[in-house]
Amino acid sequence: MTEQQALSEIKKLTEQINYHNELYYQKDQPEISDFEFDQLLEQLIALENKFPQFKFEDSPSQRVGGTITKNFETVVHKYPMLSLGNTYSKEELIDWDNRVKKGLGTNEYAYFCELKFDGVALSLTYEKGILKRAVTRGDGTQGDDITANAKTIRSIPLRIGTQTPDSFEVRGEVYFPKEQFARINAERIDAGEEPLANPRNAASGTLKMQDSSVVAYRKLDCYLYSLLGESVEVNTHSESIALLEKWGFNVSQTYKRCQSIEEVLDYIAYWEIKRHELPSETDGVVIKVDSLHHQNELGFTAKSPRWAIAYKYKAESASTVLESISYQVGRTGAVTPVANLKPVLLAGTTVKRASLHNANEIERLDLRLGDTVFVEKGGEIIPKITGVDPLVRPVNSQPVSYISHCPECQTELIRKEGEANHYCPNAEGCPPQILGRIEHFIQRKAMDIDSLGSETLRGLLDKGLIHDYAGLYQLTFDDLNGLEFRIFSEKKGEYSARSLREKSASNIIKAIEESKKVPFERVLFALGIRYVGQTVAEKLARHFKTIDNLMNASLEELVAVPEIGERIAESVTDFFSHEKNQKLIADLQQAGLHFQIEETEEVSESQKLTDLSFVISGVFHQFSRDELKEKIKRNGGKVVSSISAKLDYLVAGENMGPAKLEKATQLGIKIISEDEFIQLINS
Ligand SMILES: NC(=O)c1ccc[n+]([C@@H]2O[C@H](COP(=O)([O-])OP(=O)(O)OC[C@H]3O[C@@H](n4cnc5c(N)ncnc54)[C@H](O)[C@@H]3O)[C@@H](O)[C@H]2O)c1
Ligand SMILES: [Zn+2]
Repeated sequence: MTEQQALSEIKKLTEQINYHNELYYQKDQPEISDFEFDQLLEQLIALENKFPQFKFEDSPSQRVGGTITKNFETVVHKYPMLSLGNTYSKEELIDWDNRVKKGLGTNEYAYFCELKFDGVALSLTYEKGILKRAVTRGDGTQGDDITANAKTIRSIPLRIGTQTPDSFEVRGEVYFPKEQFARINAERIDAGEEPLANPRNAASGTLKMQDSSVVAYRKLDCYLYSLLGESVEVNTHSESIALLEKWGFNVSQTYKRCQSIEEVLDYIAYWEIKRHELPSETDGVVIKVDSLHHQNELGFTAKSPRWAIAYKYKAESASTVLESISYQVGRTGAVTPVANLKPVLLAGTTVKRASLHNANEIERLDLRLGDTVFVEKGGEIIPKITGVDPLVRPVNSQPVSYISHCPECQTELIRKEGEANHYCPNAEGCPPQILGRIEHFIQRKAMDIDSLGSETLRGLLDKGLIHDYAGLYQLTFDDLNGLEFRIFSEKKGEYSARSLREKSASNIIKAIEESKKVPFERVLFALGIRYVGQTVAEKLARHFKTIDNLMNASLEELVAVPEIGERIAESVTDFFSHEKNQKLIADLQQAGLHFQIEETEEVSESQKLTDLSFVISGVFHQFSRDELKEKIKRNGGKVVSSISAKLDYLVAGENMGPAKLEKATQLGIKIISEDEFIQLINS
C-alpha cells in the first residue's frame, strides 16, 4: 500500500466510524452490528500503526465515541470515563495476558472477571452518604447531569445507611431489564407505535429523556462495578466490590476472582450460555487486573485502561432458508410482514419465524423466496434477518413484491407519506381490526374483562351478537349461555367446537358489570386511539379531566400538554372527529362507564398497617408490585424505597437482589413473604 492509498483509506474509515458513532451515541439508532463496527475500528488502528504519520490527534481510535447533549447541564468528570479495549478472540486475550505479565514483570497477579452488561455507563457521586449527582459518560471528559432520571432507578440508593467516606464515586451500567423491555414493546405495539430497537440503545435514549415520570415508568435498573475516591481505602478491585455490596449497591452476583488466564477462559465459556438466563443483556466479559497497585503500574492509553479488556461474544447467528412471507394485520390496520423460515436452532431455541418490520426492510435486504438468510437473536424476542447469502441464491429468483391488498379483507392498502408501514384503511369491516380493537379494550390493563377469551369473542362476532366494544354492555346471560365457538389446537393443527357453560357465562357478565368501575384514564386507554398507550392516556385524562374537554380540545391545546407531540395530538383529534367513534363513546357513557377523573378520596380498607413502613422487592405472584403498594397504602401503611434501620418490614418476592437481603438481615429488619403479608392484613 502506498502512502497515498493509506491516507485515503484512513480518511475513509475515519468518516465511516464517525458516522456510525453519531448514529449509535447521539441518535441511539445504529445501522450496523457492534461486530461490524469493531472491525472498522480495528482496520483503522492497524493502518494507523503501520502509518503513524497519518494518525490524527482526534482520530476515533484516540477518544471515547460519545458526546454531551444540549438538554442537560454539563459536568466535568473528576476521573475520566474511558472506553475498554476489546477483542473477539481467545488468542488475542492470551496475548493481552502476556502483555500484562511483561508490564508487571511478575507472574504474581490475579484477575477479576465480570460480565459486560450491555447498557450505558453512569457515574454516581455521593457526599456524606447522600447521592448528589448522576452523570453520563458523555465524551469521556464531561457528561450530562441526569440526576433526576437516575433517581427513578429504584436500586440506586439515595442515601447510604452505614458509615462511608465523605465523598466517593460509584460507576455502573444502567440497563433495560429484558422483562421490562418486552413489556414496554408490547405496549408500544398495542398502541400502534414502532417498538424500541434494542435494550441498550433504548436504555441510553431513556436516560436522556426530559420527563422523569416516563423514565420511571420504564423501570430501568443498574449494576454497579466500580468505586473511586481519595479516601476510599482499598487495595484491590475485589475489596471495592465488597464495599459496594456492604453499602447496599446492586452488584451483579456473577463476578469471579481468577488466579490465571485459564480460569478466565473457563469463566468466559461458562457464561457464554448461562448469560441468557440473566435479567439483563450482556455482550461479553470484562477482565480486570485485581490489584490497584498493579493497575497503576500498567496505566492507560488515550482511550482505555491497559489493565482491563473486554472479551466480546459474537452475536449468535444461524443460516436457514426463507420459505415464505406472511402478512399480519393489527388492530390499527398496520400490516407487518413476517418471514417463515425453515426451522433452525439458535441460542438454544428453534426459530421458525423472523420479524421483517416493513416493506423498506425487505427491500433493504433484497429478499427473495428460497434465499438462504442469516438470522440473529438480539435484544428482541423474535429474531431478525441480518443478511442474505448471495452465493447460494436460487437462479431466476425475483425480489419479493409487497402485497397491494389486505390479506384479510382484500381492501387496497395505503401507505402514508413518511410512514414505514402499509395500512388497511377498512377499519369498520376488516375482521382482525374489529377483533383486535375489542381484545385491546378487554385486556387486563384496560377494562379487565379478560375472562372473555379470544375464541368466545370470535364466536360473539360470528353470530352477530356484537359489532364493537360498546356492544359488550348490551350482552345478556342468555346471549352467552351455550354460545358456540371454535377452539384451535396448536398440537393437532385443527379447530374443534365448544360451547360456553353457565358458570363461564355468568363470570363474563360479572366482569363486564365490574368493568364499569374502571377509572377514566383506563377507559381512555381502552378506546384504542392510535399512539395513546397507558402513559399517554393517564396524562391526557389528568390534564383534561373529562371526555368532553378532551373531545373539544384543539390541536394546539393538545400539543401544549407536556410530552404530547403532534403525532399523538393529530391521532386524538382524528379519532374524535369520526361520527362512528362519537357514537361509540355515547353508547359507553349510556352504559355507565367513567368518562371523567374521580376526585380521589383514597380508598381505605383498614388501619392495620398504620405507622408501619415497607420496602418491597422482587417478583410477586398474587399482586403486581403496584397492587402491593396500593394494598399497603389502603391499609394505612407507608411504602419507602430504601432499607434503613427505621424500616419495619421488607416484603420479599422472588429474585430479589442479594444485596438488599443482606442489608436487611444486617439491620435486623423483619423479612416477610407475600403470603405472610396477606396474613398481616387479614389477621
Ligand atoms: N453498531 C455501531 O454502529 C456502533 C457504533 C459505535 C460503537 N459501537 C459499540 O459500542 C462499543 C464501544 O463503546 P465503548 O467505547 O463504550 O466501549 P465498550 O462499551 O465496549 O466498553 C466500555 C463500557 O463497558 C461498560 N461496562 C459494562 N460492564 C462493565 C463492567 N463490568 N466493568 C466495566 N465496564 C463495563 C461500561 O459502560 C463502559 O463504559 C463497542 O462495543 C462498539 O461495537 C457500535
Ligand atoms: Zn383489511
